[in-house]
Amino acid sequence: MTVDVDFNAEVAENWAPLVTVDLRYVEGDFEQKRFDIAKDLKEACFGAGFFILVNHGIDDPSLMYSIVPKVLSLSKDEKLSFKSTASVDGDYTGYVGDGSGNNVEYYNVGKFIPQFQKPHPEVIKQHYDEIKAFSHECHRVALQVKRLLAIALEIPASASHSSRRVPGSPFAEHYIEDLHRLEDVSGDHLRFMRYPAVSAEVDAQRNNIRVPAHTDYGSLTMMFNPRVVALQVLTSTHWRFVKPTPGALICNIGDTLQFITGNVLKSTQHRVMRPPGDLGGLERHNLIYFSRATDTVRLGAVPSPFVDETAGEVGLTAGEWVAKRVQATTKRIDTRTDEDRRKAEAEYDQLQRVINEKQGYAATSQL
Ligand SMILES: O=C(O)CCC(=O)C(=O)O
Ligand SMILES: [Fe+2]
Repeated sequence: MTVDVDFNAEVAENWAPLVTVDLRYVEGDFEQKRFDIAKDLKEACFGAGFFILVNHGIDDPSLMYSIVPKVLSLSKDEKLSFKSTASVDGDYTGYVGDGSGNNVEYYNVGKFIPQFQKPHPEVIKQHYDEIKAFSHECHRVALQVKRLLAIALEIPASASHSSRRVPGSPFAEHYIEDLHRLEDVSGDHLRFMRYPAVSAEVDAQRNNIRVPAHTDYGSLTMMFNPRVVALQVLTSTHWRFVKPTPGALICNIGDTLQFITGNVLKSTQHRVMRPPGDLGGLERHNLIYFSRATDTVRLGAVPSPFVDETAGEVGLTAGEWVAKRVQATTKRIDTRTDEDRRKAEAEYDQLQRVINEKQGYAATSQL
């Protein structure tokens, strides 16, 4: 898909001001470099909660992007036969949408561990090994970001198990990484996402909002630079579009990291709009990796001079929080009656409010 990017001047002047984090020297024997990168990340995550990640080393995502229209152009019956059971049990893997092709829809591929082994459509099976390798690359980069976050948060080396100490480092660099092990049960998934082309009239009826304001539920979200502009980030009281950066990942912090840092890392609200200007009539695709903490991780504070020890505790595990939010999200799609829809909306809003209020936003609907 090639898109002539033609933004109107108003959009171009109001891009969200996001920090770029460059991972070029993150690996190897570059402790000082690593600390410098962590400084950039700190500025981004203590502030906007969103950042642009470059030199991440993940292969070109073209093959993965080519799966989006294939898996989401299956027949309604076929898509619904792979429907996620999220509204019942919080398992987000599989197809999410109404099957019609007229609304936002996605296919989530979960972790490659027995708990998430499921039947898949032919096109996913055909590329299964590539999807697995790609997802593992995403997981590896997500861990690099978490190592940098542990440095940014100055988690003291004394908090490490001895086998995980980094010689000479004053910080427990692997502390947050270790809450996200590849082999553990968690809701990590790679998402193939499609926004169908919608007429200006239909979009106008919902104030041009295609995905309402929300925060993400897990730890870190990494988007493979969707080319069609539509994502907006809330920066103080202004919604601003995110400018595409070829080859980069658009990343944001999720609720889990906000909880375990007592709101120091920001799970920032964002939403998806009708693309501006000439882009409005285009179908939009997105490829997203959602990184999540191991289900059993408690949402308590990490040791850090920046974190109030008592702030994070909400009496839930990361898995319980994510499952609640995923259930509330998908129930809104699955409800049949107006009454059920109202209930589902209320449940969803109540959970979203927990996060917003910790950042001083009373309610999303007030924005
Ligand atoms: O498509 C996008 O740009 C953002 C999607 C999103 O926010 C989400 O799936 O959580
Ligand atoms: Fe999101």
